[in-house]
Amino acid sequence: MAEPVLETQHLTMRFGGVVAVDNVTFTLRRGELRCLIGPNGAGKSTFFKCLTGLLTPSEGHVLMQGEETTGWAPHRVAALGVGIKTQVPNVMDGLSVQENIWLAARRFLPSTQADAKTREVIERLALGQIARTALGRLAHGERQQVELGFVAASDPWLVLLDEPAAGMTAGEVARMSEVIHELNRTAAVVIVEHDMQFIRSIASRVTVFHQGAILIEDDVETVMSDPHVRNIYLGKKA
Ligand SMILES: Nc1ncnc2c1ncn2[C@@H]1O[C@H](COP(=O)(O)OP(=O)(O)OP(=O)(O)O)[C@@H](O)[C@H]1O
Repeated sequence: MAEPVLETQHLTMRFGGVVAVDNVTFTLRRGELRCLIGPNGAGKSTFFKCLTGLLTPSEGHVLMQGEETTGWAPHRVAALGVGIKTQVPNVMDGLSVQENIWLAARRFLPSTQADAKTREVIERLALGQIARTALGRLAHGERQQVELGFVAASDPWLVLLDEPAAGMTAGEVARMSEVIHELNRTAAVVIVEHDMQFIRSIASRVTVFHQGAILIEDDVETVMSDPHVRNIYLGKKA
């Protein structure tokens, strides 16, 4: 079995009397692609924010490649080699996709290597057709793909994505799924997501949150057919 790249141990987050994340012990291994799902208020976003450093957990631990990162600020987590899509670096709507990806690469690399990295990211994520388009002129779905390009420019070994398919058309969702699979060739990936069509197209292992805890963790088809899961969550949406 591959080694863990991300772990939480007994992670708990309270807001006053509300226990948003309740004693969650979670493991993600090298090469994995994992979707976190669950009904509204299940604790997914709070759990995610404890991973990225936006929130400091009330109790418990976060470990990345075995190193304790509990309570680290987001920029420090990112500097470990973790790509977080919600953190978009100095995006400029008037500059092209290519120029913006170069700026993202330049944060980590000398300028000569940033040129090569930019070409590599455009090729990997198949962004060639929009490479010269100004970022501000892109459709919503294209822009989301480009934002994954910014993440890829830092060569992360772990990628954390919060609702990457939100507000997308069916075609955009399918394309986003391809882009994420490409990122997953070189990084373990965690995705918090609501869109069931997207989760099915990703076809990964799924962790279901319910009332702050992990209800079940299995492959997508097993999870979708679990009566308890259907009852609490999927009944209306699957
Ligand atoms: N900053 C906060 N202050 C107080 N309560 C909060 C805060 N953030 C989240 N909560 C509460 O914690 C619980 C978990 O919320 P969270 O947003 O993590 O759930 P979620 O699964 O991401 O839901 P959604 O799918 O609606 O985003 C909810 O009861 C929510 O009201």
